[in-house]
Amino acid sequence: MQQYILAFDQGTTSSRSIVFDHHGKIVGQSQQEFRQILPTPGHVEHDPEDIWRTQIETAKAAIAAAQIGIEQIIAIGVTNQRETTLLWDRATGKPVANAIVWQSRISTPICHQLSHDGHGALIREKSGLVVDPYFSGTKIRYLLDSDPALRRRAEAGELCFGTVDSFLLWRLTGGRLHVTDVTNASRTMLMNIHTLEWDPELLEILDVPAAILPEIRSCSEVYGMTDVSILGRRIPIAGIAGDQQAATFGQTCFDVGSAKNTYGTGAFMLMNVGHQPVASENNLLTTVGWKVGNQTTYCLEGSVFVAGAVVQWLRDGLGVIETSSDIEPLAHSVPDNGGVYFVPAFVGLGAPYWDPRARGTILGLTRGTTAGHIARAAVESMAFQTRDLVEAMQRDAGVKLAQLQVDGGAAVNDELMQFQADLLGTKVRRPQVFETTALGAAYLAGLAVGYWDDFDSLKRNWQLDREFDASADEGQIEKMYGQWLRAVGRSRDWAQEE
Ligand SMILES: Nc1ncnc2c1ncn2[C@@H]1O[C@H](COP(=O)(O)OP(=O)(O)O)[C@@H](O)[C@H]1O
Ligand SMILES: O=P(O)(O)OC[C@H](O)CO
Repeated sequence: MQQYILAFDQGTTSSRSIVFDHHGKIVGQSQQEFRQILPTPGHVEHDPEDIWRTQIETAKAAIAAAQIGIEQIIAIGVTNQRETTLLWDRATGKPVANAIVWQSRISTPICHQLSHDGHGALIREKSGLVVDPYFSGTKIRYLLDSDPALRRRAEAGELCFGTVDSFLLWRLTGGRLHVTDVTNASRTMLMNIHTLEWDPELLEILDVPAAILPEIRSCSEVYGMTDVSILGRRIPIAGIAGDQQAATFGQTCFDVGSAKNTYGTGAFMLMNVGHQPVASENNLLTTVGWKVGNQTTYCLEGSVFVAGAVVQWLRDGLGVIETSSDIEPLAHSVPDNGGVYFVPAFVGLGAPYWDPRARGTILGLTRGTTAGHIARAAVESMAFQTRDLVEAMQRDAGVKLAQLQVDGGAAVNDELMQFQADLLGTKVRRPQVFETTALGAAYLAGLAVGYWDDFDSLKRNWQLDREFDASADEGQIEKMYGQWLRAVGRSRDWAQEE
């Protein structure tokens, strides 16, 4: 009987499930978009029941698409949008609020207070993160501060906090497991990245009761079995990682200095820095890459909040395109950006600027500007933001990046990939399977149950789809990058606090 691994990839805009074979090839998959709840500008929520329903429906559909029996799935790996914060009732498993999504700026005032009180340096040293509403800690604090009854219940141990992985594991095991993994925990601002444990001092600064926290585990071990009611059979859940770490693992960035960039809703570049945390001097994050067995690998990360989401905005907000892929002919309808620069700081700017008050800005409009120029500027913004990250990462690492491995929904766009190579002066390499997030979760689960033996066998699965080489005029490219930096300057410090 052929055996397979099932990966759950619970992303920001959609839930996916993918069945992988031993070569890391996709044999069945399913995806469902779900509702984005936007109560006020800069605030983004998800209904946890939407997350759960779409994940389970896609799991069943992926198994059906693979035309296999459930008994052929030997393990499940889970990967997820990170930082998104859920609170649920320990007795009933019912969420007590909507999930606060990583993009939400709702806890900006709490962050200002933390910085004002001088906690920034300690938070950076212990958690590897900068003070920004992006991370879970201030989102939990926001929820508990907004309702005294919730805080009382949290302190009494009646509530569970979790990132999406914890919530899925809780539900998958019928409420028997309250766990997370080191990568997701490293994005909460509550875990000490040196000890890999919840840090009492960080909990105190953020006023988060320890009673709500899950147990922190490695990324590759059998955590427990799915309840038989979920998929009709008990299946070991054997891998967990936040989606960007999972993609780094799926890209087999196992060597120090290797890096990947994922172009999804946001863009996230991670570089393997080895088995000790490296502090960034250029406004990047230090994060846990993965822990397999007793060995922990760390990464430097640059997080961009809006990448592919700028295309979604052109589709759903402006209505100038019907489907995401329509951006390609529209951007191609003009020979260049016509002097238009688009900084998609819809929810502020992440790395390396960390400016929650920045807002989306389109500059350089003239009477000759067309929708094509704006579309082109939108596509280019993904590459410019990535260059900002690469500049910071190269300064931190002290070496030029040899190549960049890419993946994520927007990496299908060949013109974007070519422009990226031109802008970096570095080879951009796209693998055949660029569902690397799900693949990474499958690898972590498969390693735990002996489906794959070691990292080398995973490396052999990586196959090139296409390589993009820099070919544009360097002087022209540098001029454009200079304009981009000026445009970023104009977008900053715009939003006024309510
Ligand atoms: N041809 C394309 N060119 C540019 N962006 C695209 C294209 N097709 C899809 N996208 C963008 O890719 C993103 C989806 O990527 P995906 O990796 O599925 O995201 P996530 O996991 O964050 O939900 C969307 O934001 C979409 O707008
Ligand atoms: O859902 P994605 O792929 O946009 O990833 C979201 C990140 O994990 C946020 O940190």
